[in-house]
Amino acid sequence: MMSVNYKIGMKTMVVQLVTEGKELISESEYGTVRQQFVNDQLTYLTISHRLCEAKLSLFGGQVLSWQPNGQQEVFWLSRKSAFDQSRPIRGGIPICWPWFGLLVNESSHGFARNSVWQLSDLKIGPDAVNIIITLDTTEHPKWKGNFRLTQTLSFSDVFTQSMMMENLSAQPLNLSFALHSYFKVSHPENATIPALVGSSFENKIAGTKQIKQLEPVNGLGPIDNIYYNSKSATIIDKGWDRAIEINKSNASQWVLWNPGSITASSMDDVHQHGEQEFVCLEAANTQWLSLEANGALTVGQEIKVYNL
Ligand SMILES: O=P(O)(O)OC[C@H]1O[C@H](O)[C@H](O)[C@@H](O)[C@@H]1O
Repeated sequence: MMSVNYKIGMKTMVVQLVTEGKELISESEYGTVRQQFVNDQLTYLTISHRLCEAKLSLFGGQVLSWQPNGQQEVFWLSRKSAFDQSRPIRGGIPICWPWFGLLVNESSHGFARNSVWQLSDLKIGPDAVNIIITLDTTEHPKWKGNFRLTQTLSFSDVFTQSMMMENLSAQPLNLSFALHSYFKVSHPENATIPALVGSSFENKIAGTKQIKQLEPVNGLGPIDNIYYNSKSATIIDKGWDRAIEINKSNASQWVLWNPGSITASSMDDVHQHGEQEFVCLEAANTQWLSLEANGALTVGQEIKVYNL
């Protein structure tokens, strides 16, 4: 039987990797965190708390699910996603870091979503399950300089995610990023985002820049827009009479993406008609930033859902 070491605070826990079922990692009177075996390449943490249920994959450092009590699931996850570490998981909140989009000869959206993160801290309290996971980079062949990402997650009736990047090198580091959230909706056409009206944006599909969003906008694909807007946004889902409010910090853009049915049918990790079930609204900074030597930067988002 294989085992993995989980470093939780000062303690290192040895957890047996089981070939089926779930292994208990931590429990309190308020909830449990278990390691769930998906296959021999992937396990994830399942969180069960008096206020919510959630799932977190250490591969990608990726939240896959969060369902506050009394609500439907908040994040979409593709049933055809590769769950074998060969490629990023399609759904939840992929971490696009340390770059957003395509770099010549490099994979799309950086390497954080393809990397295995370490569990650094886990607490089950009366109000939330709080988890810290980290990713320390070694010299990447095409990336200058080391950095550490510390992702602090709080699962409760509200979800919060904070990402701190520390530049561990003696030179400035460039970065761009997105918290690429796939929000589950009744249908992308029903999901409007009033906060984007009035913003200027770039349409990546048409290749046009500096357009002003004058009309109400929804998530119906194909759509791939970068909005220059640093404020909070709410997805109003008229089909489910539900609002998803996202309060972001230190992210100067929103990326709104849905592939639409033609592109989605050519994507082998999107289940049939899956694109009709989500809207990606990404707290992002798609332009290069420079992080000074030994400097740190923190970005984040807080997500609440409520009935309309
Ligand atoms: O297929 P992926 O690499 O996960 O990228 C999915 C999408 O992510 C973002 O939203 C980009 O703006 C899109 O251009 C891209 O197609």
